[in-house]
Amino acid sequence: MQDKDKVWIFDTTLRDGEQALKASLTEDDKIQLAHTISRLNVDVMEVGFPVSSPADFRSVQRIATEVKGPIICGLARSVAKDIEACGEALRTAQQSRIHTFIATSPLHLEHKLRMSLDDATAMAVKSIKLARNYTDDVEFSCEDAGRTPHWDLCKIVEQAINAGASTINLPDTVGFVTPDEYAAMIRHLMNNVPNIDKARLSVHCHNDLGLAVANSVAAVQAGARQIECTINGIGERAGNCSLEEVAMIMKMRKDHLKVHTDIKSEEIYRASRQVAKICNMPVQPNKAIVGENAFAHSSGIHQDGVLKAQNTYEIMSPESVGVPNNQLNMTSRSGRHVIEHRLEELGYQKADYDMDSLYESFLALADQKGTVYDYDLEAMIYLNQINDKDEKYQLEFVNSASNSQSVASSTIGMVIDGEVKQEAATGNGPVEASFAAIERLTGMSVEMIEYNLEATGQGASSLGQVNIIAKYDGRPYHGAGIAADVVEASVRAMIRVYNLIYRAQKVSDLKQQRKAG
Ligand SMILES: CC(=O)SCCNC(=O)CCNC(=O)[C@H](O)C(C)(C)COP(=O)(O)OP(=O)(O)OC[C@H]1O[C@@H](n2cnc3c(N)ncnc32)[C@H](O)[C@@H]1OP(=O)(O)O
Ligand SMILES: CC(C)C(=O)C(=O)O
Ligand SMILES: [Mg+2]
Repeated sequence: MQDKDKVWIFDTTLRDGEQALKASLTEDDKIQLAHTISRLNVDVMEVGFPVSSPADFRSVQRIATEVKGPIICGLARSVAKDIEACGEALRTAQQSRIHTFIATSPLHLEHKLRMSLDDATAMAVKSIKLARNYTDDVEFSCEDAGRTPHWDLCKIVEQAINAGASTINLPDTVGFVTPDEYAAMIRHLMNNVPNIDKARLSVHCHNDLGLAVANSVAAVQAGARQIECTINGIGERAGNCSLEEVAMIMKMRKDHLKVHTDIKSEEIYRASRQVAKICNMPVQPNKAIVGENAFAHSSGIHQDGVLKAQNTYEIMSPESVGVPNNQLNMTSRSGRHVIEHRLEELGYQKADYDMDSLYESFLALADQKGTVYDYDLEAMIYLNQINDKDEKYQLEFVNSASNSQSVASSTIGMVIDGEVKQEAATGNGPVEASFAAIERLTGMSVEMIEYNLEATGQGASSLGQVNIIAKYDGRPYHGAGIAADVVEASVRAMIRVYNLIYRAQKVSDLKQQRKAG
């Protein structure tokens, strides 16, 4: 029996999402992502446009052979050679779908296709019939449905269903419509296409006005039962409806919407990170569900609330979308409760410090550097003040050399405890060589967790800003450096890390002494 409250999730990350990338995905990238997407338990995954290039044909073919679970779908224009290529590429799939489309809006018909609606309808019908020779599962889309008169849509959709399409998709291709208009369009088709009960109604929304998710939800409320979407919302121009957002809306607001999906929400974060990395499309920090800040609390009142009851400021748990834990960032907007909580987690009791004076130092440091880390908190307890001026390690000079034909080398001069010392080393590049020289000078080696280089300023005169997270003895340390030369910026950031490690060691010694005494 059909579950009338289930909304099918049709993932098009590897088709519409891929269209928007600066560099196409390789066959291996696509296979890796296809496995990840199938772990989300999507119902359908559209994985390419087989006629578009031999490489896309091959990757659709490989995914059809290797990835089990969801229906594997390919896109084709209403053109015989596209449909034949699609049918052939999908031949080995356990379950396959051919998705064919033609534009229906007056604007696209007149200026792009240069044909009448009747001609487009005839092409669609012919293509759907051809596609049915390859599979029983054929989807038909009216491209730019959002700008197509409703009665025109009714005409072509009725014929598409008669020709054998079992899914009818009504895309808002250019992200133009508003939620109420889109819902009205869905209702119009449901009420006026005589054979509409023979097809599943699908929606495919673009985000040009930031309405892709809202429009998809409105369409579901009006009766649509498939949403086409992409992980992280990637796709043409401003992107597509975001999979993680609609999936969580349906999960969190089931009480109101009365529908559900089969998405395994715990897989969302992993999938998002992998798409961002492989597609080289970073996720904005404040992005709903998967952004770095989606479960981070930075202000004292919120942090206090979350510590008392998580749901005061979290409508879903981080674990429900696969994020390991929430984050309480310590900034100058934080209050005493979160500091006390963090110190308790680090094993301190109230008697170990004086909160009023600690809070004063905390605010001064937070105003100066933004985020305060665990090692800063501990240093505030054990050292009267944190003074960057008398740091153990100071940079004297960087002298690096690199060219495209030989290994890079670097000599670093540093003042260590008042004495100038220098060391040289080689590496794959000047930054690696410089880090190796610093390691020799300090006698300590760190594990690099993150290295980030950004240009600040404009054009060729911009400065290089380097942010590093490096681990020593199991604890992460954060260093930043800025300079006109990116190697020098990297060296400054790394020296900052070594100074923090030194300070943490001093704190640890004082801790031992206090314990012993
Ligand atoms: C809304 C969307 O996202 S649609 C999907 C968009 N994705 C892509 O375009 C990626 C894959 N595309 C491609 O690789 C190429 O565009 C191809 C292989 C499909 C076609 O390449 P070309 O033959 O060189 O044509 P080109 O892309 O320049 O122009 C598109 C042609 O298809 C026609 N066309 C566009 N949509 C359709 C359609 N649904 N059905 C039939 N013909 C169509 C256009 O009118 C134009 O025809 P013309 O050459 O007679 O003017
Ligand atoms: C091919 C169709 C479904 C599309 O991507 C669109 O109209 O945006
Ligand atoms: Mg699209």
